[in-house]
Amino acid sequence: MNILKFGGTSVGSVESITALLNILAKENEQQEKPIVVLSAMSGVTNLLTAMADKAALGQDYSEELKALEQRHFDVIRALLPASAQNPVLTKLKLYFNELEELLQAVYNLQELSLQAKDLVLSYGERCSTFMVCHIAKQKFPEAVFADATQFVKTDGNFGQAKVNTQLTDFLVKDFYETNAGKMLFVTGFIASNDANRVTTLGRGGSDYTAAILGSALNASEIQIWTDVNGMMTADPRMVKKAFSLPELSYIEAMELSYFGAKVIYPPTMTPAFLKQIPIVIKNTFDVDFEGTYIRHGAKTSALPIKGISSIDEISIVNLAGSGMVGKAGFSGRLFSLLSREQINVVLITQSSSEHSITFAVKPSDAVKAVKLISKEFDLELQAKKLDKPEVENGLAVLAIVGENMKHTPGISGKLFHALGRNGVNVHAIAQGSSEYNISVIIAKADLSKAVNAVHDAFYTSLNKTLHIFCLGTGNIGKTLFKQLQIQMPFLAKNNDLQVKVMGVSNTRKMLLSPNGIALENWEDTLNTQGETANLEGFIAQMKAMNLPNCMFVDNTASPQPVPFYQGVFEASISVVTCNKIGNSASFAQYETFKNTARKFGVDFYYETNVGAGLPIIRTLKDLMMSGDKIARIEAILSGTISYIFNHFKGDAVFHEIVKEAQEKGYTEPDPRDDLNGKDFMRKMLILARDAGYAFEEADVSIQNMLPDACLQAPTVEKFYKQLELNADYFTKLKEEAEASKKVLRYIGKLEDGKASITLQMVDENHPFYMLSGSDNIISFTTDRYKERPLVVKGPGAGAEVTAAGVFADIINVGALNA
Ligand SMILES: NC(=O)C1=CN([C@@H]2O[C@H](COP(=O)(O)OP(=O)(O)OC[C@H]3O[C@@H](n4cnc5c(N)ncnc54)[C@H](O)[C@@H]3O)[C@@H](O)[C@H]2O)C=CC1
Ligand SMILES: N[C@@H](CC=O)C(=O)O
Ligand code: NA
Repeated sequence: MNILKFGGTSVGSVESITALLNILAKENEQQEKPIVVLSAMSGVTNLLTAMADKAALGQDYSEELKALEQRHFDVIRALLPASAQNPVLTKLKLYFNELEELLQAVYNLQELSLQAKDLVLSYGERCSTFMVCHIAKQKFPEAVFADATQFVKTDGNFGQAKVNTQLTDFLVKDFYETNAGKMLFVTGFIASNDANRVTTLGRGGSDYTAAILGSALNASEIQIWTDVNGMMTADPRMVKKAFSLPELSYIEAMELSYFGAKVIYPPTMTPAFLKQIPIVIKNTFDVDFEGTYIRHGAKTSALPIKGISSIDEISIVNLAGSGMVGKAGFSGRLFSLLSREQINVVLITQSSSEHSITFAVKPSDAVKAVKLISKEFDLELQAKKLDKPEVENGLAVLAIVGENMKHTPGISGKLFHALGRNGVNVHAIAQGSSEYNISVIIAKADLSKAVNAVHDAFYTSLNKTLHIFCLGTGNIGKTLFKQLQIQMPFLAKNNDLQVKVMGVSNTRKMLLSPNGIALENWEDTLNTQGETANLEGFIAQMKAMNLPNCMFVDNTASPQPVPFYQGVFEASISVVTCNKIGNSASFAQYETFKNTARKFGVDFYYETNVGAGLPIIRTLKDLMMSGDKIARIEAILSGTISYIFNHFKGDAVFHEIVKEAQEKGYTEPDPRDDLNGKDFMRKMLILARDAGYAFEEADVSIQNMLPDACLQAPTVEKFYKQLELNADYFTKLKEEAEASKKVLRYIGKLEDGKASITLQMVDENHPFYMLSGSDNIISFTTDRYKERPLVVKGPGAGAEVTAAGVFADIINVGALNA
């Protein structure tokens, strides 16, 4: 025989009751009739509580009472033929009259005892169960209404009564046998004490009723019908990627539901566990969902954790002082005090020195706990053996749960890595001695980010999401979006990775979207839905979204974003940039960026600052980290100038080739920055700094290759004009080189603590002779690469290769987040 328990939403409306009847029709095909346990209609228990509170305060509650009655009557009229309505309406009317008298008594006394409250609440289950039972009778004539106060017996702890299992088992069996062959509709949640006063089993107690009956009658299965797809890996309102768990052990289900997953009431597990009766959580509104099974011998999946649960409102109380050291009875006294006063302690941590104890409670209990402690430990406080208890508010608990954790090393490492990378500060940690659960206390504001980050870290078979906020939609920014769009399906399939653009801005417009911006039509969306660009606002909104695996991508050529980097790092957001201005301003700033990123556990990636997508920064970093010593760096690092010299041959005209380089996307937005050596200087400066030199701009000497008039051109247009006017100067340079069978090369060098950029003519024996297109080349001569240097060569400018370099940086930051 199966027990089927339906929650409030399943009896909350005409539609849901119709769905319930269909489920019962199917169940009725089984050999034995099921037992049906029902909750009050959704929202009714809260409403009854509110009415009772109002009555106790001498306030009017009659409107609510009328509405409540009406809600039940409407259902009866909708689901029963007129001829069958009367007896049901009459019985419910009696219930409502009793309830009204009771509330009137509370009103008169202006006092609401726990006992009276339990009685008030009992009408929720009584009304719903009686009503549904009689509606069901139309289809199942053997339906019988059963008030659980007849056979579920408890102590007199009103509000949260404890079940007398032996007596209850006996009475339940007796009732069941007396009603053999019937389909019983039992009120959930309510019971009675020895004196036959109505008690309740605590919020969510209908689940418990189902388990008590299941255990007494050795049911084959306890089905909990609710409005969600079973237990999930995390709260689906918080984690979009959360998915339903097919199977759990009782302990896992207990741990998960204890911390937040409100799908099942935790005490339900005990009777089922003791009798090894499977519990299955099903969805009334999605009957095709197979359900989450909670049972013995549940398969431990390959995943090390089953789920992540959380409580979003918690306070912690810190107790410290020498009075605790070695005092065996201290924590006993403390926690029995709290339990006596019905303060539910969610989690406890104690330092190994026994010098401090931290425990977590509901915020409303924190002040009460401090008062109680101050009273109980008055002597210790006066003698300064105990410090004044401290309360921290605005906190949340995140817990990872799974039986498999015990056998898998590195679980807590993974948890703390995910939290640390995302700038989530941990206030307290507790690991259940069972190792089924690791709980951390964090700021409430970080909870959603933390749960998502941890979910991404553990469920690696799901696509991990990188959230990016991009500045700049020019040459590079645009190309990056195109590449991302094309590559996305591949990344999802082969790398379990999803890159979501959450925000984008150029100088005109900005747009941030909590759902991400679709890349197929980002430009239209930005133009039509974007607001006026405002860098400060963009950054503030990005921080406020507080997303996991978050990156700020600066694809501008502007100094404006740079002062914001610091605050971005401090918000634990990594920075990826092709903009060289940040790293080539003052050394102090460069150093601060590096230190801040390190301090906040995030990355600062700028591979494209030197040689576009070519692996130059990375190579230098690898050499340095592995202890190699850089003796000399020689390099051609201006793609633009390289292109010009590679094409300035024969009859070619200098300024036309410069134009070509600009059109091909090799130049800086302002091509004067390339030709006057500034862009190259920035690259040399960044390389020198990464190689360990505290260089400033003036430490890189530049041999200028332009006539003064070109250098001083006030606009780009006038610059081109000057290049044209100085055609002879460039032609002469070219002819001189050609006459000696040489080529022109603009070469940077870093050696003996000196950096320079010079215009040279090199012959065919020079390693930099053979170049084409926008090629960059760099040779590192080091302790280990002494005889023959390590050389990196290839296209060093252009939108495709640069955007690809930015893309790779994004992926690399993401990989470290794993
Ligand atoms: N072209 C190349 O081969 C390489 C370029 N780079 C770097 O890439 C960066 C971008 O270059 P391009 O895309 O060619 O420039 P671009 O001029 O085509 O685009 C710059 C974009 O930045 C936006 N922008 C500027 N200031 C802004 C602000 N304060 N807030 C928001 N948006 C702002 C502009 O609206 C524009 O969308 C430059 O820093 C350049 O040095 C790096 C390596 C190679
Ligand atoms: N304008 C630059 C592009 C790369 O940084 C160049 O020409 O090298
Ligand atoms: Na590079």
